[in-house]
Amino acid sequence: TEHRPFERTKGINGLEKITIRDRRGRSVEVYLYGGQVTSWKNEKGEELLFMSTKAIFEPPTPIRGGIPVLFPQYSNTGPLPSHGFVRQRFWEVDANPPPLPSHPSPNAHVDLILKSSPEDLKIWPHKYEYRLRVALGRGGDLTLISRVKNSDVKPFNFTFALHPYFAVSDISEIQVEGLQNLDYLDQQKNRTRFTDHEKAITFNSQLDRLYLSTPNKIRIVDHKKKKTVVVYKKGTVDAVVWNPWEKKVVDLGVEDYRHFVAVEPAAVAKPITLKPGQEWKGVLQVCVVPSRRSTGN
Ligand SMILES: O=P(O)(O)OC[C@H]1O[C@H](O)[C@H](O)[C@@H](O)[C@@H]1O
Repeated sequence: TEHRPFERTKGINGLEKITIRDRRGRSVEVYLYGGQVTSWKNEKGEELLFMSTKAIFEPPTPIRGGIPVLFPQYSNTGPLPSHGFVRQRFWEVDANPPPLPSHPSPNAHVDLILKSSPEDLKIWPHKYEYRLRVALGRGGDLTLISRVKNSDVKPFNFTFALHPYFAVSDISEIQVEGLQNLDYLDQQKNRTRFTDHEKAITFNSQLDRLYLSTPNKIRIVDHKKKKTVVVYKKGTVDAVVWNPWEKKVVDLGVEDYRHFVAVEPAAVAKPITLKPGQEWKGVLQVCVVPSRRSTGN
């Protein structure tokens, strides 16, 4: 197999970004700021992720779009700033990542690493190493492999989510499938617990739910595009589904909410515990396929 090296260039406001491409012209961009994927294009050059028309590429503001990494705290579920701090840190390219035996080296990929800094240890006193592999698979799928290692002498807990903003034709034309009959915490109602009895999630106002103990596969069916985004996750039992609708978000254009949905692999209800030296691995794999005529299971 041919190994394709990544490109390292300056992106918006001079922030460094990595671009990986495969031989069919698909590409993925990752900013070192946040270790954040900001673009994923198919062989036709179509963008599959959403980026806010008002995104601010200026640290310490988090970038509104793509795939933010939320660690070591999801949302306001603990004492840290909301969604933790690694989306506001400068990651580095990891030239020598430990092998990933169950994921044979894809031809286009990059490995990033973030370690606890002395300043971060003041707000979260746990030494860790977060390794992130971003890869384009043979079928054009996008894979993010997260590995968090406890490099400290005492155990720690964390909560986590990857927050992909998936591009959709129109929020009114999509449905999210695979979460029926599950319990969720409604994040607009102080995380009150409900059971979802609908066949699929549709959107006609703000929605912010933390689904508990979900299957590994969730689908975003886009009726207008006739495409389905298949979200496959491993290592995280929960999933967040979010669209802000009319809610004011400063770095989001007024009509932007129409063009994305966030479906997030998450570990929130039961924080992940790591003993010294122990490592946790989480995988997010996404592909876009033509919608089937019947969208049932
Ligand atoms: O504005 P942010 O800090 O990036 O958070 C954006 C959103 O992230 C998640 O999807 C949460 O469930 C939402 O409650 C939150 O509004």
